Amino acid sequence: MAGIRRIAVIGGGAWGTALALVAARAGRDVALWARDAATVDAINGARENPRFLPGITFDRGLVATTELETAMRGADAVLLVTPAQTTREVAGRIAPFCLPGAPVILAAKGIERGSGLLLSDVLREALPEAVPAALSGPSFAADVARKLPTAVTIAAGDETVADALSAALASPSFRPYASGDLIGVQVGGALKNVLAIACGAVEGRGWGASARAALTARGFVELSRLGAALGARPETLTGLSGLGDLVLTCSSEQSRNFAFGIALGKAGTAPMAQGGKLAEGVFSAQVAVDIGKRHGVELPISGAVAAVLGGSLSLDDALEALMTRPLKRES
Ligand SMILES: NC(=O)C1=CN([C@@H]2O[C@H](COP(=O)(O)OP(=O)(O)OC[C@H]3O[C@@H](n4cnc5c(N)ncnc54)[C@H](O)[C@@H]3O)[C@@H](O)[C@H]2O)C=CC1
Ligand SMILES: O=C(CO)COP(=O)(O)O
Repeated sequence: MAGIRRIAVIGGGAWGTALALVAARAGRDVALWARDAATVDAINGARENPRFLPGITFDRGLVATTELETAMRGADAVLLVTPAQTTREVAGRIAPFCLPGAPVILAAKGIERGSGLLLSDVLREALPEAVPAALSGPSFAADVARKLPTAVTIAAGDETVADALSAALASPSFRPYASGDLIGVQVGGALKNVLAIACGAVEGRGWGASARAALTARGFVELSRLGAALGARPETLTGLSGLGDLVLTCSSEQSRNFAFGIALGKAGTAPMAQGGKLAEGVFSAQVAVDIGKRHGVELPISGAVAAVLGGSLSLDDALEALMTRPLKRES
C-alpha cells in the first residue's frame, strides 16, 4: 500500500498520547483526538498530559483536538486507543470521517464482553469500510512517552498493510515487527491482562516469587491453547505480543492489571472499586473463559480470576482449587 503520511490518534489517555508521540517521532503528521478539553489544552500548550501521563513533558509538540472530524481529516491510517469496551461506540463515531480502505490500528487489549468478539470483529461490524490492524507488545505508555526503547507487533490480515504500518511508526526507540496474524496478536493482548491480575494477586497475598513464575508459565499454556483454538500462529504466541507482554505485565507493578491484582491479593476477595485506573483484565476474564468453553479449551487460571472477581470464590479457595486439580503430564 502507499506510504502513510497522516495518522489520526483517537483517544487522549496514556497509550493514545504515547502512540501519538511515536507517530510524530517517526515523521508522521499526527492529529490526536481526546474528549476532554483540559487534556487537549495541556497537550497543545504545556506538552503534557498530566491526568494520564503525570510528570512527563513531551520531546515533541502534538496537535490535539476535541473535534473528531478535525482529527480524522485526511488520515491515511487511524490508531484507535480507547478502552476495549468502548471500541464499538468509538468506531461508530469515527465511521462518517474514515477514508474507505484506511487501516484502523486497534491498540486496546481486550475482548468485547457482550458479544465475545475480538476487537477486529467488532470493527468489521461497526466500521466495515476500514481495514482492521492491531498493535500490541510489551510497552508501558510512560516508558514509550519517555522515549525508552521497546519492540511491538503490528498485525493486519494483509501482511503488506502490516509492513506499511510498521514503517510508518518505526523510530530508533520504537521497533515494530509486522505480522499477518491479527487473531494471535489480539488473543495475547487480552489474555495477558487476565493473567497479570492473577500474578498480582499472588504477589499481594505474599505467596512468593516461585508461585508467580509457576503461574506465569501455566498462564502461558492457557494463552497458547486459546490462541491455537482460535487460529493463532505459534510464533505470535511466543512473540512480543504473547509471551513478551505476558512476562512484562506479570512481573511489574507499573502494570495496572498487576497492581489491581496486588490490591485483590491484599484484600483476599474482589475489591469493591478499581481505584479509578483501567484494568482491562477485569472485563476480559469471564468472556475469555466463555470463549474457551465454546472451543473446548479449559482456562483454569483465567476461570479462577473470573470467579474471584465475580465474588463466587475467595483467593485462598482459588489457590487450593488450582493446586489440587487432578495431576497430569506437562503439555
Ligand atoms: N497504558 C499503557 O501502558 C498501555 C495501554 N494499552 C491499552 O490501551 C487501551 C487504552 O489504555 P490507556 O490509554 O492506558 O487508558 P487511559 O485510562 O489512560 O485512557 C483512556 C482514554 O480513553 C478515553 N475514553 C474512555 N472512554 C471513552 C469513550 N467512551 N469515548 C471516547 N474516549 C473514551 C478516556 O477519556 C481516556 O482519554 C487499553 O485497552 C489498554 O489495555 C496498551 C498498551 C499499553
Ligand atoms: O499492556 C500494557 C503493557 O504492554 C500495559 O499494561 P496495563 O494495562 O496492565 O498497565
